[in-house]
Amino acid sequence: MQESFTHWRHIFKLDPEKDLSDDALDKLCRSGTDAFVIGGSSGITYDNTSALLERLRRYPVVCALEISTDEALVQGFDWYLVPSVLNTSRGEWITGRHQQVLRDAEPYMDWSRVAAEGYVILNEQSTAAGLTGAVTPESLEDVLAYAALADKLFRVPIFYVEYSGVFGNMAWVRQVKERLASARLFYGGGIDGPERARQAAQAAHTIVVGNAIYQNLSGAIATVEAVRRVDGVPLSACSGTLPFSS
Ligand SMILES: CC(C)=CCC/C(C)=C/CC/C(C)=C/CC/C(C)=C/CC/C(C)=C/CC/C(C)=C/CC/C(C)=C/COP(=O)(O)OP(=O)(O)O
Ligand SMILES: O=P(O)(O)OC[C@@H](O)CO
Ligand SMILES: [Mg+2]
Repeated sequence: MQESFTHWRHIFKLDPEKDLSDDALDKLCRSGTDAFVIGGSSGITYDNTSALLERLRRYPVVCALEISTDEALVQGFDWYLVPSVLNTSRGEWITGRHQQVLRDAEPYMDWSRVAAEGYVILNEQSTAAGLTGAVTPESLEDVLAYAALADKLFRVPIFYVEYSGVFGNMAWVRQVKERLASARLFYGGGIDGPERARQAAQAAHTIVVGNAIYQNLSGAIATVEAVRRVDGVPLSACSGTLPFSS
């Protein structure tokens, strides 16, 4: 288990709107992943978010909230990840909603547990693209320019290449990583088993597995070991979420 997002290699992203049995959650929490992120682009409420956090808190796992709505600002997470969509012209998704939340919340916040994510959404069919009006870049050069904007100009700690729902172009992802100076590259989209996890883990700093949890649980769980193999670290040697008794 890696406490800080600067060391996460593998993340499970849980959607609080979707059903997840206790048995499935138990397997995920014992998988050895580095962290759980609760998030989604629709159907996120205070109640479903806090209920899922409560279930996760039965395990010694790192939990982050990826904020997508001001209605679900639940306290008690280890980390708060704040997305800002770079490839939209709709200001509300870049800084607008954020500024509105900060008008009330800022005096009470612990900024040491908050990290900004510069998002580039590359699947134009995704709910997130539709919601935010993201315009999908057509060339690698366009994506690299967004990466430079996030990393070198705004100096956000996380640059997120988001293909939510489809497996992306790993050659692009690899080249983005090579150009980043200090931001950590999160990649998410279409990782449904060990082979894609291996490819994505070679290309990005951190890989995010979402939909596979609900569509192919055993494939999703196998992505953790695939990442450890890329790193040459056997799962049994990880200080992950494994070493606790049932
Ligand atoms: C009380 C308390 C706990 C206070 C601290 C909270 C805190 C740290 C506040 C910080 C203030 C702040 C700046 C808040 C942000 C406010 C906000 C609502 C911002 C908007 C964020 C945003 C751009 C949302 C758009 C949707 C989006 C990009 C979500 C990211 C996650 C994502 C893309 C998930 C994928 O969704 P999914 O449904 O799985 O996939 P599909 O699209 O394929 O369906
Ligand atoms: O759901 P998938 O396609 O795995 O994508 C993961 C994550 O990047 C979604 O925000
Ligand atoms: Mg999802």
